[in-house]
Amino acid sequence: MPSQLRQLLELMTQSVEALERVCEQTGTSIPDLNAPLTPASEAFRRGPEAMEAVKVIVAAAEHMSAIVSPPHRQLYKFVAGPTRAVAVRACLEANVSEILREAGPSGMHVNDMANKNGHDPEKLARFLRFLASHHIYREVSPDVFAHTRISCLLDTRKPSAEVIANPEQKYDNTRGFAAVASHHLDITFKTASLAWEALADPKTRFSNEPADAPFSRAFPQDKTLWNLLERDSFARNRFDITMQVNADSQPPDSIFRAFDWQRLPAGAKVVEVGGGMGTSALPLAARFPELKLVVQDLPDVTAKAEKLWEKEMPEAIASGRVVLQGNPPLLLSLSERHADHWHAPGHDCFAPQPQTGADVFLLKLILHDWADDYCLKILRHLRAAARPDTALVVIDALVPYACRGAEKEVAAIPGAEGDQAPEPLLANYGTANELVYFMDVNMHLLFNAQERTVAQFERLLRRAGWAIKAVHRSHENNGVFMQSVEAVAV
Ligand SMILES: C[S@@+](CC[C@H](N)C(=O)[O-])C[C@H]1O[C@@H](n2cnc3c(N)ncnc32)[C@H](O)[C@@H]1O
Repeated sequence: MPSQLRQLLELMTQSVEALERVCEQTGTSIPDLNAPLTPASEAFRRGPEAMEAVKVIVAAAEHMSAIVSPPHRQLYKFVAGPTRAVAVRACLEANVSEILREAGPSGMHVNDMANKNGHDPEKLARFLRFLASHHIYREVSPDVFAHTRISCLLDTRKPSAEVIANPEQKYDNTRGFAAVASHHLDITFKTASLAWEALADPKTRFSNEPADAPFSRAFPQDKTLWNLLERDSFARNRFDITMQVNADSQPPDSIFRAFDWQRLPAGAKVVEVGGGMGTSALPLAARFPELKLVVQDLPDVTAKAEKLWEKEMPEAIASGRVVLQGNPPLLLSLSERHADHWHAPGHDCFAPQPQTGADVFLLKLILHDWADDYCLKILRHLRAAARPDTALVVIDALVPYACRGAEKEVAAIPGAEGDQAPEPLLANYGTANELVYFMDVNMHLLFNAQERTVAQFERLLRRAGWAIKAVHRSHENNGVFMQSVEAVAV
């Protein structure tokens, strides 16, 4: 029997060969790390065979590294997490990426960068060298740095002079990863520093209240992220871009595969709860003009969404086939939500759902924002407003277990079992699926909430009078992130 290391190497070899085969068939090529990031540079990964090969290569490489590395080095990847974040944040917010884009492939000396952005060149060099060791930027010659395909993601694509002069507007009208990185490196990072204090404190240890989440220790004046976003337009804008980038990370037609929309009769009503700017509703309204869409969210979001819809699809709002419904201000605890004054007419997802007779209720990236008790409230309101044939579509991450055979509990549900990696890889493809665990911890930090396994969704939905009919997995996002769970009333 070959060693595990050899088995992993064999998997890797097979996957590299598969990838090269796909490239040959599709006329794509595996790009140079130092080449510019373009849609064409990433085209080689398209299609299920290439995606599978990439997952195996990533999982096998990390697995081999874990086997042969000194254990303390492996652990340091986690222990030193904050230092990595500091280095990325410093380069991101000091506008290094905009400056380096303008410098071109030969790069720029840190002294010249410092002349532009006013930062300490020696500190910049140390951060850049750390990141260059992870292929985020590269050191062309001593203290001269240039972009890689990875660091290009930190570039807003705006002129460097503009972002240096107007830091508050840096992310306005951008639609890329720079805003996402800024959101996490600011809000999530500060919150993470106090997570253990919330876990250790007997008062908050077992609490699932959003106001007891680590977030509220880092931002005591706000208590929840939603409150912060209401008062801070810079953070709100950056958060909205983060949602848009999430949506963009899926092909534009992915919402069409989340449910069989074609089967709905003309005039059918789709109600999206917490629909945000309309990342799903906009493509649905464009593809299915016969549908009536109601998009509910908080008032400040709805106000922003109105502007977007007026620009993108004015006819839909004017004709009334798309309705944007704002909510009363957000309260904090379940007890407050139970208070009499809360049941004023409104469209908050914790108030009774006014839209009865919907054909579909859509909840995209909503349940992961809330602990079970809160989700039950949302789901029970939808159940109370549902017709017997109303479908509930939940789009969220589906957390895979790290061991094999764990989804037996839900094996009877079509699509419930996700792909498992070949042995001896971890069943969940290890770090190739890391994003879903990052999101899960992120939800804990910000909201005392969580991502869920299919079995957890099934138990939660059953308690609220729903049952999963099918899971519609797509290969995009590795079949785990932003997947669709279709439920029916029981
Ligand atoms: C993670 S975002 C998802 C937005 C959208 N579904 C998407 O996929 O782009 C969560 C949304 O829930 C909204 N939200 C938060 N609390 C809410 C409440 N009590 N009632 C309705 N919407 C709420 C937020 O404003 C935000 O737009």
